[in-house]
Amino acid sequence: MPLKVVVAGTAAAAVSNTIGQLVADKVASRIAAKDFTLWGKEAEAESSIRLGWVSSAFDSAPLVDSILALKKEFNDKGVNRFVLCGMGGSSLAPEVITRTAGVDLVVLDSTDADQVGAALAGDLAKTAVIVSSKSGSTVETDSQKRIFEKAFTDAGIDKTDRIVVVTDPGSPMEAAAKADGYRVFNADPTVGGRYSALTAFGIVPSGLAGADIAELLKQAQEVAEVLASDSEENPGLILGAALARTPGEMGNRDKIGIVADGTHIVGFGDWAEQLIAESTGKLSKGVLPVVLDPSSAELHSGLADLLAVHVQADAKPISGDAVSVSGSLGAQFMLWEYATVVASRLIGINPFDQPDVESAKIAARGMLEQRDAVIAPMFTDNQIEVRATELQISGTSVVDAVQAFLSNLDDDEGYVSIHAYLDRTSVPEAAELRDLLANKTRRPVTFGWAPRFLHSTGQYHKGGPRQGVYLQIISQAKQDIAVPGRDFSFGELIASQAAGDAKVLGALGRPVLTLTLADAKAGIQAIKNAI
Ligand SMILES: O=P(O)(O)OC[C@H]1O[C@H](O)[C@H](O)[C@@H](O)[C@@H]1O
Repeated sequence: MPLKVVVAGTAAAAVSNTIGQLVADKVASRIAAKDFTLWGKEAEAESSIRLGWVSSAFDSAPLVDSILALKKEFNDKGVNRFVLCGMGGSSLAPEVITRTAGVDLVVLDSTDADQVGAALAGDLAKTAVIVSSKSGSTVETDSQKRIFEKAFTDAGIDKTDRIVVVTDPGSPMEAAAKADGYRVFNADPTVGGRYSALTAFGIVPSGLAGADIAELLKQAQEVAEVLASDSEENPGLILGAALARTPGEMGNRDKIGIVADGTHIVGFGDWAEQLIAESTGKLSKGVLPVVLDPSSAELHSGLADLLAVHVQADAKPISGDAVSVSGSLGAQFMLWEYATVVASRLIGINPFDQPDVESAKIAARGMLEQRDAVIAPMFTDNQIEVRATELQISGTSVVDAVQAFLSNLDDDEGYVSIHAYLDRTSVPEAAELRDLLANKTRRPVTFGWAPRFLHSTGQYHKGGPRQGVYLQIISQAKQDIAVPGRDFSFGELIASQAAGDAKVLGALGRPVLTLTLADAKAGIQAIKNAI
């Protein structure tokens, strides 16, 4: 399956205006040679230790045999259910790889107590857990690890036999895992989380679950040469130029619709949105990724600030100002990583840091420490508690709250972002709010399960241009679960994460409407009715 990028309309014009300079500057071959000077002096401290992904497809090849040997060892013992605990870059790629391959992997990237409970409820006798964290200090992943350690021990199963740790050498998790006797796969420390699809973070869980990881690496190896070429035909340069420079009516189009349009890849947009949002969304600049399908309202609303990129089976020209892309999954991981760092150079951004993610983590820790000081709701309607940050609401109904919220949305540049602090396995219908709001507002709408999005698009929402309005939806878990060895529960942790993020967004002058549901299903229906 050849790697193709086809550009049309103003996207094509933008590429032809930009690509000559990219070729003259030898940007592609310099990326391939890990030249860390491409993003300016200030980025160098980070870029000099973050370009390992360029050769991951080759560097990871020696890991394949040991992953497959471990898979066989598990399967021979009757262990064939795999759970991945990890956030952001440590879980988004394995989710796409395994869903595309059609193999089962339970991805636990949440602190929602119901979702944690659902992952624990599987047959533990047949379960192995992969705990993945690059830094080894992510609170969600540590909490998930603790609960599975307890569950295995309570079930009389040797936890060291069933838990596999993927982390960077020297991380706190590595030291603890080695002391505890766990199997550890070390990842390449010169690759940042969102670029780590083809490192141990992508291939250990995917390979254990049964995806063909040798083939995945081969697909990526096959495009290394074309992506490294200083040529106007280089698909990485073409896509990067289109992402950064396609003009709209008010400057360049700064929102990218990633449209699943007949591709064999399942859920690609969820992986790509972390890459694009966390890499470009900072210093009030950036490109907002919006995950769409061909029927999404955004593609039929004549939006002057959105560029549609269709991911297809075989890229064909699309009428209007659009881009179409096709290729194998391994090839597209590499393509979008190249394109993102090329776009970042054009935008003038360091693509390897995420300065605003930390602020939400600090605020969440602060909230956890003062968890008794719960802020009272402005009012309660229909068993939904309503709180507002940087937002005036007149009236006392959910309808009034939604109206006030949407009145803050700018018609030309604004976007709506839904943050669902819910169990995505039991209330999947919450995601339908996205289409509903897109139809109503005729503006781009992003949807993120939380806290997962905090490690993905969360960077953009706080660090990117001040254009968004943010709808937080929270629900009380049916049964809260204590985090073993900690003085907080999963329910308290997720509530603190939501409150912390609202506080940080509010401090940046970004409006937040928080709806806390007594019952998730009834509450979602009530919000739909209000919209
Ligand atoms: O793999 P970890 O160190 O646990 O990090 C998981 C995620 O955490 C942070 O929020 C970063 O912003 C993400 O880029 C990263 O993927």
